[in-house]
Amino acid sequence: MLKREVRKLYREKRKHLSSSEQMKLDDLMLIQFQKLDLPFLSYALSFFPIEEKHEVNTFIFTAYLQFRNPGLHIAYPRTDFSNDQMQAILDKSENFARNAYNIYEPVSGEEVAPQLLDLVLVPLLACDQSGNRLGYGKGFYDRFLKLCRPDCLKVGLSYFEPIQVITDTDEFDVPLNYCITPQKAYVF
Ligand SMILES: Nc1nc2c(c(=O)[nH]1)N(C=O)[C@@H](CNc1ccc(C(=O)N[C@@H](CCC(=O)O)C(=O)O)cc1)CN2
Ligand SMILES: Nc1ncnc2c1ncn2[C@@H]1O[C@H](COP(=O)(O)OP(=O)(O)OP(=O)(O)O)[C@@H](O)[C@H]1O
Repeated sequence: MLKREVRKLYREKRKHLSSSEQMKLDDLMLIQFQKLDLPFLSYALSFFPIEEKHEVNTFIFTAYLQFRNPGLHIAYPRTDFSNDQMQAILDKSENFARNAYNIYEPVSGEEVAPQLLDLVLVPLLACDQSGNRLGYGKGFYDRFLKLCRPDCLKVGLSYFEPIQVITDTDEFDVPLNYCITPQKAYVF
């Protein structure tokens, strides 16, 4: 399928999830996430879920990661829509505000160099069976993940199972190492 078609379909699918369905799916995904055999982590990048877009509740995943990795530093993305670049900013809780796209982002704080990140929780609309992913189409994550170490673990979070194949991938697409769905922890 073409990215354009996948985006349309999965945006619709997500829109129709009720909040109680979402909570159930979040729990099932956490169970799958706990099956991953992850190394000790020092730095991880999460994201602040956009409620109206019915994104996955990342906080249950970061709570689990913090429990398993005492002292883990968690960062959140700060986007710059003038150049479609993104920075990882350490979570110091208070200084978050909604940006023009209604996403909670850190407004100030200490930047974490992308090379320090051991794991990135990647938002996505859908992924395919080879770990290719697709987001809102601005390439923020494609640009950012290129700056991370090759051994940085890229973990996609999706309420839906992978589609067979995204046909129009390009040289900028950075594939995932794992995708967590309510049914399975996919390893690519
Ligand atoms: N929670 C969360 N944070 C994230 C991302 C994400 O996918 N989820 N991003 C991942 O890249 C970055 C922000 N990326 C974005 C890229 C495009 C648009 C955008 O064009 N929004 C339009 C229409 C979106 C649509 O429904 O397709 C809008 O809100 O009007 C918004 C955010 C960084 N932070
Ligand atoms: N490093 C880069 N330099 C220039 N263009 C890039 C780069 N990375 C990605 N792009 C372009 O940005 C656009 C991203 O489209 P794509 O559909 O892959 O986004 P996406 O993966 O859905 O977005 P996101 O990464 O924000 O979730 C494409 O046109 C791609 O060619």
